[in-house]
Amino acid sequence: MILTPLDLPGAFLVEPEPIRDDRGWFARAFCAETFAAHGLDPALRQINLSHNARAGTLRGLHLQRAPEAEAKLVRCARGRILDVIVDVRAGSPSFGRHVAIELSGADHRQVYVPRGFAHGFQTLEDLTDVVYCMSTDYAPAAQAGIRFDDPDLAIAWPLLDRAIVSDRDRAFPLFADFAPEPGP
Ligand SMILES: Cc1cn([C@H]2C[C@H](O)[C@@H](COP(=O)(O)OP(=O)(O)O[C@H]3O[C@@H](C)C(=O)[C@@H](O)[C@H]3O)O2)c(=O)[nH]c1=O
Repeated sequence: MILTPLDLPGAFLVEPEPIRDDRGWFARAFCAETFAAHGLDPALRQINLSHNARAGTLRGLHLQRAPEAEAKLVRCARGRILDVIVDVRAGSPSFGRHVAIELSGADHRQVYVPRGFAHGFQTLEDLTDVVYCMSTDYAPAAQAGIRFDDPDLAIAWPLLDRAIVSDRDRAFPLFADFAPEPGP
């Protein structure tokens, strides 16, 4: 697998390194040893599936607060998404900045989201499945979020005019009212 640092310190694009033959190809999607060697969290506690019926479905921006903070490895198994990560670590040089990356069932790319980042995505096609690995157990009391359409974050969601969003996500605070996570 090829790990390329993203513009936010600690975040990576993870691409497969296919070994091809007549049948197709083989590649690792996750490797604890490689992750640890590059300073990524190699823990794997849970794998989540997110099925999304309609294009425009927007989930986020979510995180689990410290000490239950979680790293995530996100991929799109079917369809297409815009995946967004936001650095919300107090004192981080990239505090409040985000990166948006398109992922698809065809490109097999993944985004590694470190602890202390908020995460969300919007589906760009109907019938889109997202699969993500979590480093930490689900802790409902530690769940937190930030408004997806926060004016300071200014995320350019591609289908904002037809966003399908849960009531919970619409009720999250603005970034200005959000208590940051511990620094890196
Ligand atoms: C995340 C999670 C949710 N649930 C339950 C809570 C709720 O009844 C139902 C749906 O949960 P949510 O509405 O929070 O699902 P969703 O809005 O898809 O939440 C996810 O969004 C993306 C962007 C992330 O980054 C994930 O970490 C996660 O926060 O599933 C679990 O039982 N275990 C879990 O690990």
